[in-house]
Parts: sequence; C-alpha cells; structure tokens
Amino acid sequence: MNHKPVIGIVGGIGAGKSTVSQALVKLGGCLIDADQIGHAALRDAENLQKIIEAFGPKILKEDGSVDRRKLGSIVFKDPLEREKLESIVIPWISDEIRLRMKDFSANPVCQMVILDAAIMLETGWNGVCDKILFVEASLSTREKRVKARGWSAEDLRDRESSQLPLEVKKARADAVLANDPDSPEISTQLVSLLKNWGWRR
Ligand SMILES: CC(C)(COP(=O)(O)OP(=O)(O)OC[C@H]1O[C@@H](n2cnc3c(N)ncnc32)[C@H](O)[C@@H]1O)[C@@H](O)C(=O)NCCC(=O)NCCS
Ligand SMILES: Nc1ncnc2c1ncn2[C@@H]1O[C@H](COP(=O)(O)OP(=O)(O)OP(=O)(O)O)[C@@H](O)[C@H]1O
Repeated sequence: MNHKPVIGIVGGIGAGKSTVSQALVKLGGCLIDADQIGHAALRDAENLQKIIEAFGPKILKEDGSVDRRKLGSIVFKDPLEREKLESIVIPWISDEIRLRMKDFSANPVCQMVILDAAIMLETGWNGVCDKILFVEASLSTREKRVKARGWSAEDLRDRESSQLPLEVKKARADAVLANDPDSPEISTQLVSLLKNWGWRR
C-alpha cells in the first residue's frame, strides 16, 4: 500500500466508536474526531452568525456560545431544522477533515489515520476511507452507556433516527467489532483485524 491507510469508524450511538478509536491510537493511529470538529464548527464566528440568523438567539448560552443541548433538542426532533444546521456546518467540517487528513498522511508518526464519524456514510466522508469498521453493541448496553452522560433512551432514539439505519451501516462496513460487556477485548479484536487487512505483521 503506497498511501497511509485510513479506517473509518461507524456504529450506533454509545456503541463505543470513541473507545475503539482511542484503542487504534494506541496501535499507532492518528485520530480525526468528527464530533469534536463539529463542536469547533459551532464556535467559528461566521458559522455562529449564520446559526443565530437561522435559529434565533434562543439557542445561545449567556456567554454567547451555542447551547448544544438546546440546539440538539430542536434539530433532532425535526429533519428540516437539522438540514438547516447541516447546510451551515457540514461544508466547514468537511474542509477541516480534508486538511487534517492531508497533515496526518504526511506525518511519519501516523501509521494509519482513523476517522471517527457517526454520519460518515450519510455525508460521503467514507470516500476517503480504505476500510470501514462497524462497532456493535446491543441497544440495552448503549442505553446504559448514554444514560451515564445524561441522555435518555428518547435522546438516543431521536438522534439515531436522524441517521441511516444500523443494519445499513453494518452492511456497508468491511468488518464488525463486538463491544458488549461480554465481548472479547477490543485490542485483541483490533490486532487480529489489522493483521487480516495486512496493515500489521
Ligand atoms: C446538534 C448538536 C449541536 C448537538 O450537540 P451535542 O453536544 O448534544 O451532541 P454531539 O455533537 O456530541 O453529537 C453526539 C452524537 O449525535 C449524533 N449527531 C450529531 N450530529 C448529527 C447529525 N447532523 N445527524 C445525525 N446525527 C448526528 C452523532 O451520533 C453524534 O455522535 C451537534 O451535534 C451538531 O452541531 N451537529 C451538527 C454537526 C454534525 O453533523 N456533527 C456530527 C459529525 S459526526
Ligand atoms: N468496552 C467497554 N467497556 C466499558 N465501557 C465502555 C466500553 N466501550 C465503551 N464504553 C463506555 O461507553 C460510553 C460510550 O462510549 P463511546 O463514547 O466510545 O461511544 P460512541 O459510540 O463514541 O458514542 P457517541 O455515539 O455518542 O459518539 C463511554 O462512557 C465509554 O467509556
């Protein structure tokens, strides 16, 4: 392979995409976290102005930054509202992903690049990935995990119904990593996967 391998991470909400991405960092990967870039997009002055114009000042916190909880409660209940937000921030996120991809590809420290993006297949960001990994955990496991961060089962459902169905994501992946409490160690599964793909001896 004459370019840096890129692995895309998808899966249900709370399945463990970030956890698996961190395990890949320990195996020499450099991480692009699309959720984090999405949060930075909300802080960009031009985007912020457009967001205020589109949703009104009610979505702001007292300090003038976006209240993500409030904006989330609007956009995950109404696809038209979500599209309004996406039309502002997705082009910005895509540009940022492209820049980081270029940097990491040229960085000898990065043995592979990891793109952790829940809406990878919806946005077409998978186009830059050599392999897609689907992280799988049961709904009850995922509900327990997101509860710990203050989300209800309804929050999980609203967000997940804004995305491609899990069966579609899984069917489009090159491999599945099981991440329920009784699943084998994440690092063991990853090492065997990377060997299968010829990315590691
Ligand atoms: C609506 C916002 C403000 C809510 O912020 P909040 O901190 O509550 O959630 P966070 O950003 O951490 O997202 C958590 C999860 O929600 C889901 N999610 C986020 N954005 C989207 C979206 N546009 N479509 C479907 N699901 C989404 C993902 O599974 C994500 O992992 C924020 O998600 C946002 O700005 N989204 C638009 C940008 C985007 O698409 N980011 C996701 C890149 S993967
Ligand atoms: N194998 C595991 N063992 C124990 N806890 C785990 C495991 N995998 C994930 N978790 C925990 O579950 C929670 C959700 O995991 P994580 O943030 O990795 O999921 P995610 O798929 O990235 O979530 P989101 O869809 O919201 O981005 C975290 O608190 C994490 O520490």
